[in-house]
Amino acid sequence: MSHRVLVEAGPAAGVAVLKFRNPPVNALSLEMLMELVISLEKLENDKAVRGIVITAENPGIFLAGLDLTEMCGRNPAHYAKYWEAVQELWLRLYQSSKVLVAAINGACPAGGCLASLTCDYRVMADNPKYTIGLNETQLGIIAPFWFKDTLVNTVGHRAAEQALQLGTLFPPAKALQVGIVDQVVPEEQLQSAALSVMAQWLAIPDHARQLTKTMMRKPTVDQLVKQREADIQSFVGLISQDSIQRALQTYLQKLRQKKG
Ligand SMILES: CCCCC/C=C\CCCC/C=C/C(=O)SCCNC(=O)CCNC(=O)[C@H](O)C(C)(C)COP(=O)(O)OP(=O)(O)OC[C@H]1O[C@@H](n2cnc3c(N)ncnc32)[C@H](O)[C@@H]1OP(=O)(O)O
Repeated sequence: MSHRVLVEAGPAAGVAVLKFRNPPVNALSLEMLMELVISLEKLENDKAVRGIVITAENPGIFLAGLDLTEMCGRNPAHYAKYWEAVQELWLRLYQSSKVLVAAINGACPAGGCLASLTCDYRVMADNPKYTIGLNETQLGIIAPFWFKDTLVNTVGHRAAEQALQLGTLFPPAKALQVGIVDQVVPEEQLQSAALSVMAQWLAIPDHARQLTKTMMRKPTVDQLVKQREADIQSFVGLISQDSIQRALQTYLQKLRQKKG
C-alpha cells in the first residue's frame, strides 16, 4: 500500500493518473522514491494502461525536488542507497513505454523539474507563483550529467547551459518560451488540457511511438547505465565533502528561517 503516491484510473480509457502526496512539500525522500518506482513498475506491467498523467494531489507544489535531508548529515552508505534510488526513478520514467504527460500544478525545482522532463509532454498551470528549472547551482551543488542531458534533450545546448549555470527557476511564460514546458494553461484547465493532449498522443499506434521514443532516448539512458556505479561513487564523494554539506545546511536553514 502506497502512502506517498496515489494512482487512480483516469476519466478516459487507458489513462491512469499518478499523484504525488508527500506533505509538506512533496520532497523526493527515499521512501517516496521507492513508492514511485513500485507504482511505476505496476503501471508499466498493466497492459490496459497506455498513458499516465503525472501531477500533485494538492496544487501549490508539484515536487520540491530531492529531499535535502537525505543528502545532509548522513553516512556514505545512506548517500549511495539514496542516489541509486534517484537513478532508478529516472531510468523508470525516462524509459517508460507509456505516454507520460506532466500536469505541473505547483513549484517544480531541481529533481522535480527532472521528473517532469522525463515525460513526453509538460503542461503547466499559469500561476506566477509556480516556477520550474534545474536550480542546483543556486544551492552550491551541480546537476549531474544525466540531469543535464535530459535538459539538453528538451531545450537544446545553449538554453540548457545558460539555465544550468544560472540555476534559473522559470515562471510559466518564460518556461514556455525556453521550451522547458510545452503548454501553459489557466490553472482550472490544467487537468483537462493534460487529458486532451494525452488523447492526441494515444491516437498514435503504441508500437510505432514506443520504438521512436526508445530510439530518441537510448543514447542518453546508455550513458548512465554504463557508469551507474561510478556515478554513485562520484555522488557519494562529492556530497560528503564539507563544503557541499555546509552549502546544503545553509540552504536548508534559509528555507526554515523564511517562515520566522
Ligand atoms: C555525480 C553527481 C555529482 C553531483 C553531486 C553534488 C550534488 C548532487 C546534486 C543533486 C541534485 C539535487 C537535486 C535537488 O532536487 S536538490 C533540492 C532542490 N529543491 C529546492 O531547491 C526547493 C526548496 N524548497 C522550496 O523552494 C520551497 O520549500 C517550496 C518547494 C517552493 C515550497 O515553499 P513553501 O510552501 O513556502 O514551503 P517551505 O519553504 O516553508 O517548506 C516547508 C518545509 O519543507 C522543507 N523543505 C522544502 N523543500 C525541501 C526539500 N527539497 N527537501 C527537504 N525539505 C524541504 C522546508 O525546509 C520546510 O521545513 P520546516 O517545516 O522544517 O521548516
